[in-house]
Amino acid sequence: MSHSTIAPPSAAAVPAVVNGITEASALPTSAAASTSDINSQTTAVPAVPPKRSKKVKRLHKKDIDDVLMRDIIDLRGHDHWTWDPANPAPFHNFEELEVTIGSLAQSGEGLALLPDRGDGWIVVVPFVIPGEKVKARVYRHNWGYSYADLVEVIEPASNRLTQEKILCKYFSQCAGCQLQHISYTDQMEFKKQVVDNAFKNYAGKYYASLPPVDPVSQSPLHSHYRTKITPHFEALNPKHQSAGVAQSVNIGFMQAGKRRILDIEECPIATPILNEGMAAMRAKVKENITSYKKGATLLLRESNPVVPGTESNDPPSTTKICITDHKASITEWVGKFRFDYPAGSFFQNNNSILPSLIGYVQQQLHLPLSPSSSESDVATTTSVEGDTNGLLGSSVSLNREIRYLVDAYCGSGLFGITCHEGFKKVLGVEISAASISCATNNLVLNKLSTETTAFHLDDADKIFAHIDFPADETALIIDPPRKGCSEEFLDQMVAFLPARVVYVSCNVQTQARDLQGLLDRCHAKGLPGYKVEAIRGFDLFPQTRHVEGVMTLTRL
Ligand SMILES: C[S@@+](CC[C@H](N)C(=O)[O-])C[C@H]1O[C@@H](n2cnc3c(N)ncnc32)[C@H](O)[C@@H]1O
Repeated sequence: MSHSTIAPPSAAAVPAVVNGITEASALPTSAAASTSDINSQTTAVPAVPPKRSKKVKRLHKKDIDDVLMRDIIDLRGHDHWTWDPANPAPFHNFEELEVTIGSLAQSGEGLALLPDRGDGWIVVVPFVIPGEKVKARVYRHNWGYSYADLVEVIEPASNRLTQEKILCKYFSQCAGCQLQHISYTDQMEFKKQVVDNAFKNYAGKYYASLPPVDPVSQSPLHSHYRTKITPHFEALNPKHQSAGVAQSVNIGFMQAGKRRILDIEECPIATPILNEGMAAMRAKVKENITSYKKGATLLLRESNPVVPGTESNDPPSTTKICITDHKASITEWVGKFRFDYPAGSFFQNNNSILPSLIGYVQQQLHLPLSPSSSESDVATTTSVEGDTNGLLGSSVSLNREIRYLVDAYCGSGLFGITCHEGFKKVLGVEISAASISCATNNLVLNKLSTETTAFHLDDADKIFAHIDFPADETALIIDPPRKGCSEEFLDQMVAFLPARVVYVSCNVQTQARDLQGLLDRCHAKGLPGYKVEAIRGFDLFPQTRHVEGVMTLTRL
C-alpha cells in the first residue's frame, strides 16, 4: 500500500460521520482508498520511533469529526501527535481491548485513552459511561483514534440503568438512540455539558464573558414523543431471488456503526399512533417486497385533524392518525394554534415540549432592552417550564421598545404565529415555497391578520433587503438548519443590528460559531456588539444525544 495517501487529521481527510456511519463518498478518492487500506492493516504497536510530528490545525467547524477531535484533545490534554505513517493504527484487525472510559464525547460516545498505544491512542466506544471498564472491538481507524463496538461492560458504572429499565430492546444495536442506558436526569446533565462545550469550543474568546448555561428544559414526554419517523428497507437481492434462496427483509433503522438496516417492529420514542402505522406499513412492504427494485425510506407522521361530531349537534374534535404520503397535509396543534403543513416538510418532531419552548422564546423576545427599563416596560409572560395554558392562551403585554418581529427560516410559521402577540408587525422569511404557502394558510387558519403578519418566500440571506422595521424596535428569531447561518446572513444582520435576537438551533456547535462570527463582525466595525443574556438547551430529543439550543442576545 502507498502510505503517502494516508492523510493527517484535516477536515478534508476526516470522513463525515452520519448516524455513526462513515460516508466514504464524503472523502476525496485517494483518502477513501487509504481508509480501506487502514482497515485492512494488521500491524501491531509501532516498534520504531515516531517519524513525524503534527499539530492539529483548526479544523472545519461544521464537521462532526471536528467536534469529536476537540473532545479527544480534551481527554489527551494536548493536541500534538507523533505519528508513524507506516503503522497508522496500533491494532490488529478487529482486536478486542479492555479499556476504561475517560469521558463522554458530544456525540454521546465514550472515549478511552490508551497511553501505551501509538502516541496515546483514543478508542471511541458507544453506549458507555465514564469510569466504566469495558471490552471493545476496534473496527475502523482514523488519525489518532479508532472506532470500536461495545462487546461487554466489565465493570458497570453505578448510574448505569439495569436492562429492564431500558426502553427499547434494540438499544445498543440501533443507531437512533445513544443515551437510554442513563437516567433522564443524567441525560439532562450531559446535554447541558454539550451546550457548554459547544460554546467553549466554538465561540472563541467570547466564551469567557458568556453567562453560565442554564439547566436544560425537560421534555414532558421521555418516550413516545416523536411525531415523525423514517424507517428504511432494502430490496431483495435479485441473484438470490432467481436462485430461489430464501431472504428476509429488514425494515427499521440503521444499525449502530454499520451500514446495515436493523429490523425493528416498534420504536419506543415514536408516538403510539406511529407504532401502529409502522406495524401496518411493515406488513404492506413485506407483502409487496418482490415488486421493489430498490430499497426506500418510509415516512410516518402523526396528524391530528379535526373531525366533525358524530351527531349533528356534537362539537368537532381532533383525532390522531398516521400519515405516510409525503404530499398529504398534516395538522398539528401547539396550544391554541393550528398548523397545517405537508408531511414531507420540516416541523419540530416533539410536540410535547413545544409549549414550553415557545413560552421561553416569547419571554426572551420581550426581555427589557436595557437594565434601566422600568417594571412597566417589562413584558408579562408565562414561566419557562410548560405552563401550556398560560402561555398559549394568554396575551403578552409588550415591552415598550420591541414592536416588530422578524422570523428568519420560518418554516410553516411556528414562531411567527405563536409569538405574534404584542408585536405591531411580524414578518417571516423562508426558502421553501411549500412551507411559505403553509405559513400563509396557517395565518388564515388561526384568524391572524395578514396586514400585521406576513410570510415571504426568500433566501434568509436577503431578509433585511425588504424590511423597513426600525432596528431599535425589532426582535429577530433565527432558526436555521443544522449548518447554521451563512456569512451573508451574518453580514446583513450586522448591517441591520436588530435590538434583540433569539437564536434557536438544533446544532449548538454552529450556533456558537455564528455567535463568534456575529461578534467578530461587530467588533471589526467598531460596534459595541451584543450581550448574551441567556443560553439554554431544550430537550426536543430525549434518549438521543441531540439538544436544541436557545440563545438570547441584546444589542449594546
Ligand atoms: C430548522 S427549520 C425551522 C423552521 C421553523 N422555524 C420551525 O420551527 O418550524 C429551518 C428552516 O429553514 C429553511 N431554510 C433553509 N435554508 C434557508 C435559507 N437560506 N433561507 C430561508 N430559509 C431557509 C428550511 O426550509 C427550514 O424550513
